[in-house]
Amino acid sequence: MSVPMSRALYTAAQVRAQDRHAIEQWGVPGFTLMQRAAHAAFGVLRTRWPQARRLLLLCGPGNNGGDAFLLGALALQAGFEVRAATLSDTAQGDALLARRAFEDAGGVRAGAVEACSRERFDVIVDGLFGTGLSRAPEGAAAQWIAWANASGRPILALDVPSGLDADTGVARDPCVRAAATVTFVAHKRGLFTADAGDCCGALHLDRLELPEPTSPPPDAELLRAHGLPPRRRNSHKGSNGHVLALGGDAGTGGAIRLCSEAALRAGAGLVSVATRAAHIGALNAARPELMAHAVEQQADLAPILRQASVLAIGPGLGQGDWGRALWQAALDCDLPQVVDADALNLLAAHPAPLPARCVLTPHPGEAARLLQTDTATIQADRFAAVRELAARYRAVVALKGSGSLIATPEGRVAVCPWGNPGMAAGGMGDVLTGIIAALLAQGLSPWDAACLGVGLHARAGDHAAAAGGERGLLASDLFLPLRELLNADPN
Ligand SMILES: NC(=O)C1=CN([C@@H]2O[C@H](COP(=O)(O)OP(=O)(O)OC[C@H]3O[C@@H](n4cnc5c(N)ncnc54)[C@H](O)[C@@H]3O)[C@@H](O)[C@H]2O)[C@@H](O)CC1
Ligand SMILES: [K+]
Repeated sequence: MSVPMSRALYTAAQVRAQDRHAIEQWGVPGFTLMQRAAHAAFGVLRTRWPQARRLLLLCGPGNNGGDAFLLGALALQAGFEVRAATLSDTAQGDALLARRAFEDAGGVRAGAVEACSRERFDVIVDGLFGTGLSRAPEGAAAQWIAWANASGRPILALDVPSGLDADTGVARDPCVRAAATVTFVAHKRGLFTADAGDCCGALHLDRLELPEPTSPPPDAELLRAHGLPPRRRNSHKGSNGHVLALGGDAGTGGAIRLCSEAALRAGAGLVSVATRAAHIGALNAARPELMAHAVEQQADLAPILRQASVLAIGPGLGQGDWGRALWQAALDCDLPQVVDADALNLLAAHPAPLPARCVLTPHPGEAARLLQTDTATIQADRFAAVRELAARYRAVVALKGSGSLIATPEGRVAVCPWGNPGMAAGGMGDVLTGIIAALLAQGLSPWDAACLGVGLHARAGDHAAAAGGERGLLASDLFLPLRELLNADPN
């Protein structure tokens, strides 16, 4: 896998290995790296808060605290007022040198934030814990984090917001909620999924002048923002695939409508819908470009299946006899398909080999059912969960949620850095299913269709939210920005 550095994501252990490599193989002293980290972070602080003059440093016992002390020394030299709250006096090695550099620059240490809190600070610098976090912050560290979060002052986190697990993106309780995070050497994968979006604020990467590592390969990669290249002028509707969307049991006709309309908006040449007879009139009236077929029994489906090149199955499918019959027909045919919602629940209840070229799109609850576990276990390590799903079901899997992840059975993982909480609303998943199906129908591989589809869906959600806010965002609001993003310059 060749991934440009800024998109490469690493585990904390991999980043530590890069630090060690720089120190041992390239002879860059650890203290020099710490100085570079402090310079980078101070630069971000000055750019973001040009009026700031008074800083409070929260300094932990390790090198993350060392970064904060050196930032404090730089700030003192630049005429700032700086106080440092230190968690313990047990600093060693580079962290101890950093603390001495801070004191030599005239820095004042304060024992407790309570003492400091009577003063006004412009920015709080979080140097409590970085990649060395080993458990939930407790005692004084926990109190300081809670105090800093409630202080109303902006927090600049060094490397990782203290309390956030750099591997999983899970926030321990408590966890710093930063306005900005400057991360060093390489992106840690946990800065992009699960709770990270609530804790990191604006994310900056500084490589500390280290060259791009050539090995080991990154653990995961960030999605790229792109659309599809222009179509050949000499195209016709048959060149762009035929999606068949299956679902919409009694009472859930809206789900299959959203899915099938999304497939049209994502460029499928033709889109058919196989649904309950009761929904046909409404579908035809609302979106005449769809070819809506009433399917009440499995025999109705065979001629429609023969026309399709890709299936989108699950939205509103239900798990009754009707839904089960459609799901069985989908399993029996050899078409590429996007499997979502109740089709995933049926798969979880009755595991079966999937046709080749499938994409599964579970949310954490569906993922838990597919892996016979609970949602908390999925969310505790989303990277492990998506890899396990893809390996077990031999399919590309998109695990939805804040920081959606896409995995292949071989363990390749991509992370979506876009999306917003306005998208935590009914119908959004149905739209994603339709988009990915349309991309499969236009000839993309399951991996490419899932990556592009998840990225387009999240970016369309961000565009729609930027236009009118997150609350009240509708799944159908994504259609217009989706179309623009899909047709934007692919580079
Ligand atoms: N040479 C290097 O390795 C570099 C490291 N850098 C910084 O160093 C950090 C990693 O430093 P360390 O490995 O020293 O680790 P940290 O500074 O992240 O923290 C480790 C220390 O915190 C303690 N600790 C962990 N969790 C705790 C908890 N919940 N409550 C109380 N104590 C806890 C550990 O026992 C250990 O003493 C990076 O995140 C980065 O900020 C940067 O200076 C760049 C260069
Ligand atoms: K930190």
